[in-house]
Amino acid sequence: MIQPEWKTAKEYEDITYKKCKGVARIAFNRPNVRNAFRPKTTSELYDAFYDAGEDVNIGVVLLSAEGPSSKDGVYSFCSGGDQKARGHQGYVGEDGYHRLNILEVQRLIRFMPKAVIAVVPGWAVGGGHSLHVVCDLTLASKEHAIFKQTDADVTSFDGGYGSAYLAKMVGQKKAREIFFLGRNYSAQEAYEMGMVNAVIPHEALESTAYEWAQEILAKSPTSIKMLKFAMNLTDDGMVGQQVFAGEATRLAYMTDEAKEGRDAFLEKRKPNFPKKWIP
Ligand SMILES: CC(C)(COP(=O)(O)OP(=O)(O)OC[C@H]1O[C@@H](n2cnc3c(N)ncnc32)[C@H](O)[C@@H]1OP(=O)(O)O)[C@@H](O)C(=O)NCCC(=O)NCCSC(=O)c1cc(O)c2ccccc2c1O
Repeated sequence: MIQPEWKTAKEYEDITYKKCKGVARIAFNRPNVRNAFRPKTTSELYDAFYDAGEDVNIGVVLLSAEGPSSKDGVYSFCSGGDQKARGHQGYVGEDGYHRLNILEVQRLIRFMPKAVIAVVPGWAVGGGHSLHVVCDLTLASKEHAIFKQTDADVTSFDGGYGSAYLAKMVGQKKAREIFFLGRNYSAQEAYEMGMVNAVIPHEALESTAYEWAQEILAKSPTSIKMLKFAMNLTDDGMVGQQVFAGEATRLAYMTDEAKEGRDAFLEKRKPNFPKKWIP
């Protein structure tokens, strides 16, 4: 088992953020409330994910959780929005404004040009469940992971990736069962449904996630990025096309043809493109 030498990248209150050899680890750190997120948590997540996305030395991000709870020893990934921070229009931040900004975090995960792995050591519930769904891969603790959707218990509904994309993953009937009944599912059941990549003995969960990350890091960064965006494309409509096409434009910029187009403009002359219409 590899034991990565994590180095703290930035100190936060509600999350931890570490890096080691091309891997970033962002972890919920409110284990006594099952890692529920409040607006401060989502702002911190956004900040850390943005940093990991911008850091050219980072190729894979692990979204994990600290724990267990010091109150009862229970492990959790995330239990969704902190119901104590919930006002009439959303979750109330320190500035008094109501927010639903976990969706911005979801979009960062979805559109970042790097693989994001959900590392689920315990409860993945409500908005926490949706977060694992939006990650590229999910690894779950054999002994402690429990998947559950409570949105319909608390008058909430993640109508985007949390539900509609989940349905693409596990099938329409199963997704409706998950949301309409709100039952508990073990890591093995989640694996059999197709929403978990591997069920890992709890003790080896973090090191396995790091090993998976290292395997991905050995691949071509351009391939990983383009494959992620290609697989996103059909579900993300025009935004998916925009993200994929943006990267295609970047590749086009790297050609001699593009250099000639730019130089001709700057030199105020007609471009002399290499006349090769490669089939
Ligand atoms: C997660 C549980 C199933 C665990 O049950 P268990 O019996 O093990 O633990 P307890 O219930 O005793 O909890 C221990 C302790 O933690 C506190 N806690 C747990 N979850 C939360 C929470 N989400 N918010 C606040 N506090 C929480 C609990 O009160 C206990 O505290 P003590 O002081 O008593 O020790 C179970 O805890 C559970 O069902 N939790 C609630 C799950 C839930 O309903 N989450 C919200 C779903 S909605 C959501 O997440 C959401 C957020 C968004 O921002 C959205 C935005 C846009 C669209 C959709 C969104 C969305 O769906």
